[in-house]
Amino acid sequence: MPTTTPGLALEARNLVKRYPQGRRKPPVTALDGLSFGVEEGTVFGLLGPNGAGKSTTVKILATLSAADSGDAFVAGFDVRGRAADVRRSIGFVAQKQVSDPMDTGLENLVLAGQLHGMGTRDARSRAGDLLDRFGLAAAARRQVKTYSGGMARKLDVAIGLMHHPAVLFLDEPTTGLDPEARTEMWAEIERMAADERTTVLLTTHYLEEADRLASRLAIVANGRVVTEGEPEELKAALRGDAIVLELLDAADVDGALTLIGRSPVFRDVVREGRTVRARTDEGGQALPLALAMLDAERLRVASATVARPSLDDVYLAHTGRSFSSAHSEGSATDQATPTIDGPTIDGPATAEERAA
Ligand SMILES: Nc1ncnc2c1ncn2[C@@H]1O[C@H](COP(=O)(O)OP(=O)(O)OP(=O)(O)O)[C@@H](O)[C@H]1O
Repeated sequence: MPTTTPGLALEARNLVKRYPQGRRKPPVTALDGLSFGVEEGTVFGLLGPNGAGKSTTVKILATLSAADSGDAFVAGFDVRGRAADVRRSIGFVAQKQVSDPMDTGLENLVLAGQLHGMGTRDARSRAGDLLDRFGLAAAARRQVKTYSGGMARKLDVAIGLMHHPAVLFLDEPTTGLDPEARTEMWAEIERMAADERTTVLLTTHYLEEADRLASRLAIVANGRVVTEGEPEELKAALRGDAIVLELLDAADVDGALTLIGRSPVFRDVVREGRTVRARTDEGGQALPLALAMLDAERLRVASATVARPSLDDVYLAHTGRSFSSAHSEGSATDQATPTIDGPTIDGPATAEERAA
């Protein structure tokens, strides 16, 4: 019998999952040997383009789906043989609101506790603690339909925590919230993870969120983990700086892309709308060179910046596309940027395409 690695609250080992697509089509490979481990009491971020396999991974870990092969453990339990124990050990905060809008916040929490087998007294006491913790005490006896988006989202997280789960799955906890509510939610999640020693698996469409909350993160592409580490470590592993050149005229962007891409000084050269991004060893020296090259071809620049590597650069280096372009609108496949000398991932952008 396989066993989990000591000290890990979540572990995925070589997970493979294929979805059948009917008789004439080959199956979609959603997970292609995906592995990662999450230490107890930490926040771990799972990032990746649409269709990379994040939801499939979370579903397998939460026992909502079974892998074709590989092993997965949650709170020390094998998801295959100990599904009931896994379910007792986890809280799951999905993107969709789970609270009943016609009930009060308190009623929602108490019901969630009772569903997990808590007695009414315990459930009320725990609900009171969580309402305090999430700044919802004053609204405890109001129907949830009167809550703001941020308040309703906090209540959802509190519902997921009612039964003191060892592991909390947070699927895009701040999507749809305004910046203020988002910042507030981040503070609550940080505090919650520290106070309760809850292990959190966070999937998010906001790099800033992963950067702020996750002590480690994994970037998933084509059903595999393509890189994993602490955000700062991942950034430091990228040599050099990023330069970003915004062209005055959209018609000049292709020319600039070719010019910069041809120079050995620059690498990972990509187009993003009206801008060209590239990596280079010494940004301060390379930027004047890039400007001189563009000027010689009469390609006019509206703005030019040098920046230390960001998490977006890490994402770009490992997936061949920038996070913002992959997540701004529609699917990542639609948003893929042409890359010169850049991508580290071979083949099509999604498992779906690969199987096609
Ligand atoms: N039930 C299903 N039947 C067929 N294919 C599926 C099913 N669920 C997922 N897939 C496919 O498996 C691949 C991985 O999907 P998954 O939802 O895990 O990705 P994701 O990283 O969570 O994407 P997103 O960010 O869009 O939620 C995709 O190609 C997807 O189309």
